[in-house]
Amino acid sequence: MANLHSDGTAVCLDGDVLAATLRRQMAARATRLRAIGVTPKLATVLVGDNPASASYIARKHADCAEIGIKATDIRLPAKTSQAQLLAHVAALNADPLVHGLMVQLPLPAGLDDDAALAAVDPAKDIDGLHPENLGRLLAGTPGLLPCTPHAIWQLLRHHQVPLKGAKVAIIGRGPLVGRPLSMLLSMRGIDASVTLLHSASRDIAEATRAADVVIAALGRPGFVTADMVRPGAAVVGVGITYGDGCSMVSDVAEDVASVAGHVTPPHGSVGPLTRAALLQNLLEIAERGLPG
Ligand SMILES: Nc1nc2c(c(=O)[nH]1)N[C@@H](CN(C=O)c1ccc(C(=O)N[C@@H](CCC(=O)O)C(=O)O)cc1)CN2
Repeated sequence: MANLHSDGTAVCLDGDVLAATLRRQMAARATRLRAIGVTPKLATVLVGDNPASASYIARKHADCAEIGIKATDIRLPAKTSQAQLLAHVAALNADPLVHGLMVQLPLPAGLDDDAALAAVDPAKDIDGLHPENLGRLLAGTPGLLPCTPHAIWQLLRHHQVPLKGAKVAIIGRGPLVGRPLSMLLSMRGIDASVTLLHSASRDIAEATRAADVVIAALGRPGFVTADMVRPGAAVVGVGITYGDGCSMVSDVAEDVASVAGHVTPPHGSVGPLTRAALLQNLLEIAERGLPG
């Protein structure tokens, strides 16, 4: 998969530009919906004051404003009980004007992430993380796709990184990214051959060196280094960690760009596309039942 620039540096897997294109496409879909009297509406629930979560929520609402999606931003104090949180989710499930909702993770200590995901009506589950939607992914039947895995697939497809029969090494088996991504990329039609690596895997570097595509979703700054990458491979950094000041550090070290064929920048890649995938799910729900 040699796809280097002529100067030997990797092609940038820029998600910012693709996300802007997807937002323009979604704005056209939202306009069509409003023209027939359907105002697409998102609801987000944020518990506590985690600054990174607050920043992601703010970005999701800014995307909605740009696209023409109505949005309601529910903020609950960190001391909210599980029962109170589930009552808010139940009210949004029952609200006929809300097409899709999501509870921002991680929840503060004492609240159960899995219970919150399972409380969302699967038909309004824009995160694609309800057990019913994850089960559909496992079964290979159509459903709402989890956002970060969908984002990574769209990023690779847009940059024409071949996946059919390709060896893909995913590092990290978390429920938001690694595990569902392994299911998605190995699905019939995408047909990648996936190795899922995690903290108990014996020789991670050996597996990544054998891979055509390496996806790092573990949240360890600079974990994937140049010596772990086959020349010409595509490398996607999902995890970002906040370093000194406001800097963001990717799971992929800078020296990887000198070896890889394609590589993501430290930010402006999977994150913006994750937000786009969330709103793609929302519009899909709002369009359900419409003719053609
Ligand atoms: N309910 C969910 N919670 C969380 C999810 C999720 O998919 N559903 N994923 C992550 C956070 N996340 C989405 O919610 C998310 C992370 C990052 C970004 C993003 O835009 N990142 C930007 C940088 C943003 C910054 O400056 O801080 C980038 O990568 O360039 C969007 C969404 C955990 N929780």
